[in-house]
Amino acid sequence: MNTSKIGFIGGGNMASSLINGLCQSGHKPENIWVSDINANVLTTLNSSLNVNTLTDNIELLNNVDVVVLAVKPQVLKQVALTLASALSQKPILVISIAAGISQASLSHWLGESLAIVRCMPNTPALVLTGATALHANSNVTATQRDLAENIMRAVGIALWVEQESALDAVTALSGSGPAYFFLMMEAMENAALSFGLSHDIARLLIQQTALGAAKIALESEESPEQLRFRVTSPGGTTEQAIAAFQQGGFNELVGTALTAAK
Ligand SMILES: NC(=O)C1=CN([C@@H]2O[C@H](COP(=O)(O)OP(=O)(O)OC[C@H]3O[C@@H](n4cnc5c(N)ncnc54)[C@H](OP(=O)(O)O)[C@@H]3O)[C@@H](O)[C@H]2O)C=CC1
Ligand SMILES: O=C(O)[C@@H]1CCC=N1
Repeated sequence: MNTSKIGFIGGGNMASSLINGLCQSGHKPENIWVSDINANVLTTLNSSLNVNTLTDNIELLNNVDVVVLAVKPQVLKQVALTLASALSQKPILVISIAAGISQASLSHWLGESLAIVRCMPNTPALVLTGATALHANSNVTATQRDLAENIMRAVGIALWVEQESALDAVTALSGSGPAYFFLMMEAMENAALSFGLSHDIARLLIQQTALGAAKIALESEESPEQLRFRVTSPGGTTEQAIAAFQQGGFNELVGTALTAAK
């Protein structure tokens, strides 16, 4: 069990998914610290999980062994600049989960000699099914790599990428990816309602189908294409749907969407 004291600056959607996941995986709430400017966020985290909460980001640094920067990319520069002096006194590992903010910018704002891990998690961390890619700068020690990896591995799978640029692709793929599947579920639900199925029945069937498809894809040796063929009886119903998707440019649309995210 990881006994490190972990701090989160920003306790919003992604951080709360990670914090919930860490607590479920056995990380002690008294070893988790969260600071946020939003009092409601802190109240919710404190009352539901009993983690330590505070509004002062510098005070948070004084209490922890590793800090996760979990504010929006748009405010990260401003937040990072206010942390630099305290981090020069106490140079702990910094983990940034911010999309699109480079190692170079983070080092420039926080301190060039600081150990920084950039990573891209996703919200299924909430249910211990997260997918995270990590990238370390050259100041990160082997022990710090293990620390970052253990935090992310506690809430799902974690893998290292050697090229920092891969994180942009990962962001478009698994960082944003849960939303793509939810969009698909929304669209399927709307179609099901138009067929006259009840909301409850439609939603449950879609959820179980998504879970089943993901489980088969994970457990099978076959490619998604081969698995698709197993559902698509020649001359059958699925073939009609797949043809409609393809005529609508589904594959190209997915490529365009992921490129937009990247
Ligand atoms: N959501 C996701 O699925 C994923 C998000 N990420 C990354 O995670 C980061 C956070 O995203 P997300 O959780 O969605 O965003 P949220 O807006 O939900 O969370 C950010 C939190 O930080 C708070 N905050 C703003 N300024 C400060 C400050 N100066 N000090 C402390 N807290 C502050 C915000 O308060 P307020 O709302 O009042 O501004 C908010 O509660 C982003 O950088 C994003 O790129 C990465 C992977 C997936
Ligand atoms: O939408 C975003 O910018 C963040 C990063 C990946 C998922 N959510």
